[in-house]
Amino acid sequence: MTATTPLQPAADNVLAVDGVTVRLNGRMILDDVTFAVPPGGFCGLIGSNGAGKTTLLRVLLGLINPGSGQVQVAPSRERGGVAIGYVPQKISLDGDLPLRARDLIGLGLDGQRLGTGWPSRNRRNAIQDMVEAVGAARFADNRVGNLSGGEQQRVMIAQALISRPRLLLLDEPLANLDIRSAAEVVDLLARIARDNGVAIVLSAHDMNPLLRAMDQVVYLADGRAVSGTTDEVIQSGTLSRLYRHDVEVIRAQGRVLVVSGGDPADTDGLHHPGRAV
Ligand SMILES: Nc1ncnc2c1ncn2[C@@H]1O[C@H](COP(=O)(O)OP(=O)(O)OP(=O)(O)O)[C@@H](O)[C@H]1O
Repeated sequence: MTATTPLQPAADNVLAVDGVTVRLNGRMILDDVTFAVPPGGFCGLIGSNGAGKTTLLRVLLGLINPGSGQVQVAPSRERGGVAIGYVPQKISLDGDLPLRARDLIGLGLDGQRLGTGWPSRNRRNAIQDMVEAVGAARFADNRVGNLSGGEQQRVMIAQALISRPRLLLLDEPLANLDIRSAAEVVDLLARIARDNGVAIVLSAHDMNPLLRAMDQVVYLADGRAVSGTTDEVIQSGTLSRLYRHDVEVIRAQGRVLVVSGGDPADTDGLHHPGRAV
């Protein structure tokens, strides 16, 4: 079955995933995953190491064909534009790279062409608008390799958004950020979703930094998924059925902890089992 096909114009969702199953080298990696994200939706793809988050993102990007099921992505708003913006995991930019932050953002305009585009007023304006939209004005002329992790994330988000995709996928963008930088990136993404109607799917192993913004969760464990609102999914009963053993959801001081019956291995190392928040 085709991995990505255009949505019917009447459909409301930017992304619709229906019964996606993936086997790699004979192993079930994703098992009947179904969810949909509307315009402006902020969807957290939550799961521990090896749960299948990156594999699912690769399916959404059309890089892996599911064995069964299908993915529908709304087409780009503009002719020749891109439907999906993507911020990959583990960006590391060499300090010697002779590229300013604004140059890297501009490369996002050239994704469909070979080589960089010619400088033009439109191009410069588009880059400057994006620099301001992600709060990167202070460091836009710095070498990218000299930026902090949080600053680099802003630049990569700007690069992914400059071609105005309707769907933005981010693979563990908070992994190397401190609490404050993570909160700033999450607030930025929430604003982009709200103001521009961009649908966001963001993978993370810790849901806590996302609680302030995400309106939808796809929770993965061993390739199986439950999806719904945060309140629907992050519940002891729902997650116990997903994990196929008893887990408890504890809420304390605005944070969520998913705890298994004492053996840390039972939770796949998730959310520091048994430890106080
Ligand atoms: N080509 C492959 N062949 C067999 N197994 C694979 C292949 N690619 C990935 N896997 C397995 O699929 C599972 C899911 O991997 P994936 O990278 O999607 O997890 P993840 O949730 O993104 O994990 P992490 O948080 O560690 O990045 C892992 O157990 C991984 O070893």
